[in-house]
Amino acid sequence: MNINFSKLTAAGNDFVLIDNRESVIAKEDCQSLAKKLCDRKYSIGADGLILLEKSACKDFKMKYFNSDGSCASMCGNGGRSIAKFAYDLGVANLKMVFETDAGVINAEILTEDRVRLDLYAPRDLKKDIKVEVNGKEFDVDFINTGVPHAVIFVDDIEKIDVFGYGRAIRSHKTFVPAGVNVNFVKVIKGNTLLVRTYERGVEDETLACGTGIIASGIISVLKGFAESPVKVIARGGDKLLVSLKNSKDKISNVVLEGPALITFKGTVKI
Ligand SMILES: N[C@@H](CCC[C@H](N)C(=O)O)C(=O)O
Repeated sequence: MNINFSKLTAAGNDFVLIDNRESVIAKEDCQSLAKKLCDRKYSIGADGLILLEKSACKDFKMKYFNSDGSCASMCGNGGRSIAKFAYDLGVANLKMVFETDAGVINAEILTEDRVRLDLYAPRDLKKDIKVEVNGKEFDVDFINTGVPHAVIFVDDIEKIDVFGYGRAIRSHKTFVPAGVNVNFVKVIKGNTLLVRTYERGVEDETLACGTGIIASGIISVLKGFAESPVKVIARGGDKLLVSLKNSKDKISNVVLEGPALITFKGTVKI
């Protein structure tokens, strides 16, 4: 069967998007299809597969699969991408509301290449967890911004071994069985963060991770390292904005703003 897809990039985190409102892709085939289509050597290539599905009460529902086939409840860069994809398809207006497995999101297409997401509240905040990997102790903060994230502040963001330490922390006994995405953060002048993320499910550093950037923004505000709105520069150089309200570690009104672009469209045999 031939199926239409769009390829999108959101700050260098890239995705294959498919309109699955008619359930052309069966539930049981999604994980193997994600693995197949995300392969950069034998297929389209991407960090994840995103399906736009019917919703009973909102404009649509987003289903997310990592490039290794694992399912995730949410993706921040994917959320901006599906908003752009839905608008391009004519499924939604400039302002829209959609479901994810993590919660309901309000989205707005701000310009040709910029999208804003208004998110649900994060959960499971745990500060200052000591984690030892490869003979080095890290001070880790944990928060679930739709998916689980570890946030670690570092001095030398260029030198840190994101792959080595990220991979070890991702599967550390503290975070079993689900694992975590691991964000290394450097606070620089101008209320700005540099963030590098080891992504669970891609099992490598990606050029940006939206939910990781939100987690890094929230923890930076909670620790007094930055003020909302926080500017973030992703690994690929793209600029994002995270804003939130904080009252005694109770976080609300979380917003992520950043780029999302359709890079090409095509047809693939599945
Ligand atoms: N790239 C995403 C996060 C996707 C899910 C993540 N890899 C997980 O399995 O938790 C983002 O932009 O948020």
